[in-house]
Amino acid sequence: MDHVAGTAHDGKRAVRRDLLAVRAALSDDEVTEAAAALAGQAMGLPEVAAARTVAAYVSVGHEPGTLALLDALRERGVRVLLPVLREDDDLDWGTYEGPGALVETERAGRMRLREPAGERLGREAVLAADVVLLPGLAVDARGVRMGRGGGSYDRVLARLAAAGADPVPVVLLYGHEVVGELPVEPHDRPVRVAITPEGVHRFPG
Ligand SMILES: Nc1nc2c(c(=O)[nH]1)N(C=O)[C@@H](CNc1ccc(C(=O)N[C@@H](CCC(=O)O)C(=O)O)cc1)CN2
Ligand SMILES: Nc1ncnc2c1ncn2[C@@H]1O[C@H](COP(=O)(O)OP(=O)(O)OP(=O)(O)O)[C@@H](O)[C@H]1O
Repeated sequence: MDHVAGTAHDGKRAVRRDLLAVRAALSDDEVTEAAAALAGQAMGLPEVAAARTVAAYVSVGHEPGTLALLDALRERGVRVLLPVLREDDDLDWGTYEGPGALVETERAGRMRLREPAGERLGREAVLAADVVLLPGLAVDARGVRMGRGGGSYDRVLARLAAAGADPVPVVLLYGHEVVGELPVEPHDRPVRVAITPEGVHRFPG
């Protein structure tokens, strides 16, 4: 990564663009195979195996696929929470009731998301999670995570900390997205684990 010069905010934009270009170039087969491997790695994580409630999300496009993982969790009797993006970029939550209970949503200038169709549980629902699975574009050796820039998960992590909740934050990535050093801003909060199709990385945070 040679984009860490300049302000952290400008640095992030350049890194994001490069990372998204690599994802865009993945083949459909690569995306499908990675999703199956990711589900296996995630289900093998002790914190996930012990969890009763997991906050997750529905992958879209070339994100590391989560649908196989969502169904595996649900089959094991885990309560799975899914985010619903609010107008202010904060996150509300609903329960995963299976692939048939997801709706595709679209907001101006934003990628299409798949969100739970049922009851909204409120922003605080995430406080019940034992593990929070986060989307991201990269993570560095300190556990500093880069997202798409909405700041939604920065707010979730801040909310958890403010409430004294201590679920394990786990980012789901492709292997090449675990990097040496990312630009960091004061509101960024580190994750403790990254899962890729190839394996698990643990960070000091
Ligand atoms: N699958 C999935 N669900 C998710 C997220 C995610 O990253 N992936 N989120 C993660 O927070 C939340 C939604 N936040 C989002 C933030 C930005 C964009 C988005 O479309 N960003 C544009 C760039 C927009 C800009 O530059 O202003 C893009 O990525 O092309 C979408 C969702 C909750 N649900
Ligand atoms: N705790 C917070 N409360 C309110 N707004 C916040 C908070 N943390 C971050 N933000 C806002 O979110 C914006 C985007 O942050 P950043 O670029 O770090 O997003 P990101 O971590 O890449 O995205 P995401 O968390 O959605 O994956 C910040 O510029 C800031 O305005």
